[in-house]
Amino acid sequence: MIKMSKKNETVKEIFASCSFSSLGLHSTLCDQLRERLGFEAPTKVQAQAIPVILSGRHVLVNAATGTGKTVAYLAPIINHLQSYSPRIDRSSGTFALVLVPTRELCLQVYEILHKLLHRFHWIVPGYVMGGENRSKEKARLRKGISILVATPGRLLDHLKHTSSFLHTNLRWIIFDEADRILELGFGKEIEEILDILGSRNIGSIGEGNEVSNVKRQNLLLSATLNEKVNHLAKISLETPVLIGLDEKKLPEDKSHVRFGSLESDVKEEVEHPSTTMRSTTEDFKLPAQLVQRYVKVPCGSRLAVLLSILKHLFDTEVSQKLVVFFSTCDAVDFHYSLLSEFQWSPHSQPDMELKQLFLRCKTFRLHGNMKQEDRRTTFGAFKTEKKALLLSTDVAARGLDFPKVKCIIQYDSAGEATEYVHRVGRTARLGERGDSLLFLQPVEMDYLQDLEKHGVSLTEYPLLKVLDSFSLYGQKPRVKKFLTTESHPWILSLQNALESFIIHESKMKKLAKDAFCSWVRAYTAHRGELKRIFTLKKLHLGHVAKSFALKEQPSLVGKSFQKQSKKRKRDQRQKGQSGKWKFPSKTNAK
Ligand SMILES: Nc1ncnc2c1ncn2[C@@H]1O[C@H](COP(=O)(O)OP(=O)(O)OP(=O)(O)O)[C@@H](O)[C@H]1O
Repeated sequence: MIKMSKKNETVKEIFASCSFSSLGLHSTLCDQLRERLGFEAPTKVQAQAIPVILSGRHVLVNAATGTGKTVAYLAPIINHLQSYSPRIDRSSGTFALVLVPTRELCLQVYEILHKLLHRFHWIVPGYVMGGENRSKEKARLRKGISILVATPGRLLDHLKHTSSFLHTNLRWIIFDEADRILELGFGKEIEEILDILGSRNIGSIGEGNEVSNVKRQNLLLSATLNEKVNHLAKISLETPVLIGLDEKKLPEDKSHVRFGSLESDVKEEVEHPSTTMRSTTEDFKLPAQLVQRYVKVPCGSRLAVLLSILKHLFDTEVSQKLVVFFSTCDAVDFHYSLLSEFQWSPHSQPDMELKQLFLRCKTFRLHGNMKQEDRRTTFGAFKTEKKALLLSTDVAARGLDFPKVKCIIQYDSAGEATEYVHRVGRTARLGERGDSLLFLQPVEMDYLQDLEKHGVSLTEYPLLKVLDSFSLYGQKPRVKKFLTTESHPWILSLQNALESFIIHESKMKKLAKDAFCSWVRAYTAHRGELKRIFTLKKLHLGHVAKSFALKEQPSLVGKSFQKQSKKRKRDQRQKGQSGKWKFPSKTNAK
């Protein structure tokens, strides 16, 4: 009974008490929303944004993860386009452009668009993104795409080199996850795109140009907005309506002008990291029903604890769906192979050969170094699974809507509080229950205070209780005797089993070493205030190696790390990247 009323409360918090048609949407579109997507009523952010977007105003939307921002901007655009008389057709080119930071999000938005346009066959959806075949994209653009979803780099490529790409009728530009697009270092691309499309504000830095006479409407959306987005807002929005944030949160006009361009904004951050921290000390909007916890784990026991918690979660819930975030692609690959191959039976004596796969669930991996085809397959498959585990870098942190994910584990800290918010936002979507668990080492505990500054507070996960629940060789360890995680018999046995597994598998050993090296590099890449919390000097590299089940001395691993670091610096010099902040490519963190 209590559960029911809590659910009703959450529903009340998320949904508006009106209908889609009362917001001014055409009845056929309302039917599509109901029949194709199963949406009966609008969410609150949809109820606020749809009428404003229909009115033609520029809009800046700040709303929590999983509250329905995608349809909040797609529905009014489709509504306008379907009403044009005479009807638009492919030869009219592109009317709306949706810019997103990642390929998976590009596909996701395209899929929703595709469903919504089912009864409006004359409005053509399409996408262009990195990793896809350029010539095929060119051919699709030549035929004409009415609403185009794109990642910035590939879009700019087509704007420059695909002469048949018609965009003189462009009316809308939408920046979905606007802050992330800029954080990924796409600032310069965005400026060029705005310039080519003539969508830079007249009166802002640079000239508005006369490419088109069509009235423009630009929209910016994210669950977290920062100073860089304010700058983008300044150069791309005209007297915007703010949804979900106060006027006072936007800096004065003068402070926008402080940065010459979005690109220089990125550089500014490298040189004076504290500016970013200062600008993001407002509270973030997190789903109210999300239960956030942290677990304090000594470095050398991290791997064994991760595996134990995963086992506990999959053993206790029949339909468990989980995402674990790592800092680098190599770390994802190592843990993926480990979980796919590691066999251990804690019930049989060590000398008996009765082994079984430690974790029995479907495991997927996702990161930016994977082939596009594999990324696409993983993305699609994890969506439909009921019981599965996804190991990912931050490529899955933004915007992705995997149904029924119950728990998010941040095994490696996200660093920036914004990324923490987006990672946990993959669960507890649209009023659903959800849990999140953040791994912290004892020396990293100050990170909790950093999150507190943004109104994010976490409670402690009962780790020892969970470890005590496992039985080892047919017996439960006696609880009170073992007070620390690292001396817990379960952890000791598991760690031993992991280390002997790695030492006997040369492929695994190589993966573990690579993962160790890139993990250390990523750890040193924390910026600003976070550098104080995540300091490599505070860590014992031997313990870090243990967290990759490596018995080797750190000096052995250190050599190859130094070799890799030198190579990286050389590559950067050759590419002339030294002053430019591009975190993902430097650290294998895509
Ligand atoms: N009116 C609605 N009724 C029912 N479900 C909805 C409605 N609007 C959106 N949803 C569903 O809610 C989920 C979250 O929507 P969406 O991905 O647009 O959220 P978001 O605010 O963009 O999240 P994020 O900030 O993480 O990108 C999706 O599964 C979507 O299908």
